[in-house]
Amino acid sequence: MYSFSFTKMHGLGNSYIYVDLFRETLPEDELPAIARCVADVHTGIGSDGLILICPSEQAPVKMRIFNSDGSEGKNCGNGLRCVAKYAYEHGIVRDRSFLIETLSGLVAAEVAVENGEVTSVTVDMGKPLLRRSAIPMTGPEAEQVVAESFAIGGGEYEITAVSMGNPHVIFYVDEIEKAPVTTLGPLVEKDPRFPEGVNVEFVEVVNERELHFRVWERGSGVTQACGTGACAAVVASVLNGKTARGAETVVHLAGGDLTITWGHDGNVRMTGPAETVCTGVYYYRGGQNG
Ligand SMILES: N[C@@H](CCC[C@H](N)C(=O)O)C(=O)O
Repeated sequence: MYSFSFTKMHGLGNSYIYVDLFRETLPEDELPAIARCVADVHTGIGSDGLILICPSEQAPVKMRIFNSDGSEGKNCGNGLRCVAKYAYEHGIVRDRSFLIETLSGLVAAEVAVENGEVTSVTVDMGKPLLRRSAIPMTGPEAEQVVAESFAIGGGEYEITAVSMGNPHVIFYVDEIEKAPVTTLGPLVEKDPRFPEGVNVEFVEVVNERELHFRVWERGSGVTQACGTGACAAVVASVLNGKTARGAETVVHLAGGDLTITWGHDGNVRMTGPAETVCTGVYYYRGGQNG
């Protein structure tokens, strides 16, 4: 058994246990088991997974994210805002604008500060990847997956696929409350046409500037919010002619709102809150906790 300090944070209810690897050390081969244990609401702390705040050779700070099933993701929009808040408030960075390294590359974060506390964060999430092979999704190379027909579970749907450094597939629905999140979500997540799995998003278009959004996350299931998913939904909505490129779009998620723009420069920018819930010490019993 060993113990480590943690901070629980959330972005719009998408919560993770954050461990500061500037101060703590965790064994690499046990990270998936630690993620599963801390995420367990009954025998752990309760979260959508684990996020490590790490030293980096390319930026002042690096983020690694593990879903609640222990799988490692390559990017996390809500996590990036929380890492930015943590890094600024704990003196890892002194400037309000700084880079964060992720497994899918470097992103630029800018924090808004009131009385020393970070109240919201804007992250330049970079350019979405749209080629089928970059999602990745099986099928003919060099094509984008926009309003493509997709048969699954006895139904026929239209999908649009976008990578924000991690894979997303978007289904449009007429009424967000009736979206088949818990039935279609897990089926699509594990469908072999997505060889690395996929985050599954359901979107109702309110108007040219507003979307309703619900998500089934790869490796975590239903969550209150998914930042990269909301960015992917905005990109998909431009590609489908439902919203305008270069305009701010408000995405209404179960946990609150994000403001997202797919700029004419090709980059997607996301602004939203980041909150600290609590800090504590976790006693890890070698995978026996959860
Ligand atoms: N909640 C995140 C995304 C977390 C990773 C995702 N489940 C994956 O495996 O790609 C977000 O806010 O973007």
